[in-house]
Amino acid sequence: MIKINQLKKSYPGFDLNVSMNIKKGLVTGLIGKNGSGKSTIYKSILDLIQIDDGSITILNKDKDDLSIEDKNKIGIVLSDSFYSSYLTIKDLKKILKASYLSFDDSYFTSKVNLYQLPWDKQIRSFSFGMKSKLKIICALSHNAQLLLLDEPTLGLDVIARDEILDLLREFMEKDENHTILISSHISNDLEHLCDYVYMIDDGNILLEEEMDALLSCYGILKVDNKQMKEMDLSYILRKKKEVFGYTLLTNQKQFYLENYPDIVIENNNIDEFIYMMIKGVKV
Ligand SMILES: Nc1ncnc2c1ncn2[C@@H]1O[C@H](COP(=O)(O)OP(=O)(O)OP(=O)(O)O)[C@@H](O)[C@H]1O
Repeated sequence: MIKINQLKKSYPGFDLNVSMNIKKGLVTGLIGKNGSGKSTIYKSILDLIQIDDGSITILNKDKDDLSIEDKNKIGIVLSDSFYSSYLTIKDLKKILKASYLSFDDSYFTSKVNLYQLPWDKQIRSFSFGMKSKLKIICALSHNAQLLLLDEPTLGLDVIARDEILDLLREFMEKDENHTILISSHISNDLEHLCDYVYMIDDGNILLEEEMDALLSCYGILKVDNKQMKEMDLSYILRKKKEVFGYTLLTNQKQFYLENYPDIVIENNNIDEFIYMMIKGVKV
């Protein structure tokens, strides 16, 4: 659905250099801490900034060759932009109707009513959560095939986050070709939604993996110095020195469970994997 080949973009003190393949029918997550380059990737895909090098194809076309019909197939949520905050939802609906050939009035109306968003108040008076829901509803209301969502759950409480994730699941269930690229620095959000994940740090992809493999095959091991000396490190991706010995990241948890029953393998989460990929040393 989207192929990013050797995309390069530099700002003073920051160099982005990534290749990604966003597959049709899947939810792909982009996880990275603040300033890691997530928004720069979205802006590059959407042609909002000039890239320094590389190529990006969307819907099998170069990003510069997309037609109006192609653009209609893309739903967008950007973290730092939206329609004018002086508009009401009533105004917004008129704009969306005029902008998108395939605007789905009844979907838009039903979701605005479901989330009890006021039709006649200016958007600037909305809470953060209300604005976030409205952004997603807009992105979903013109029968898009592809959703590009940059931090759509940023700053939301757990309930509002779940409501947004539900809307996204509903979108994926509607059509097997539906595709999402979603970024977040809260890996918990992505854990339950994504099929595939890219971890980015300081402008580079640190790790890409199927979510199932990440959850079932990756693990964090805690070993003392003696265990470290004696063990097979073939499947260790990163090590980090600790007071007690070492913390290790593996992508073959089962191997260590079977061969080293004495080693502690912690119940872990994706945040710890990211932490180890960033702070750990390659083995
Ligand atoms: N227009 C710009 N001019 C100069 N530097 C920029 C510009 N836009 C982004 N940067 C820098 O590029 C780096 C990556 O920024 P980017 O917004 O892509 O990160 P991010 O992962 O989306 O972060 P966040 O989660 O905080 O939104 C940062 O160091 C940022 O300061």
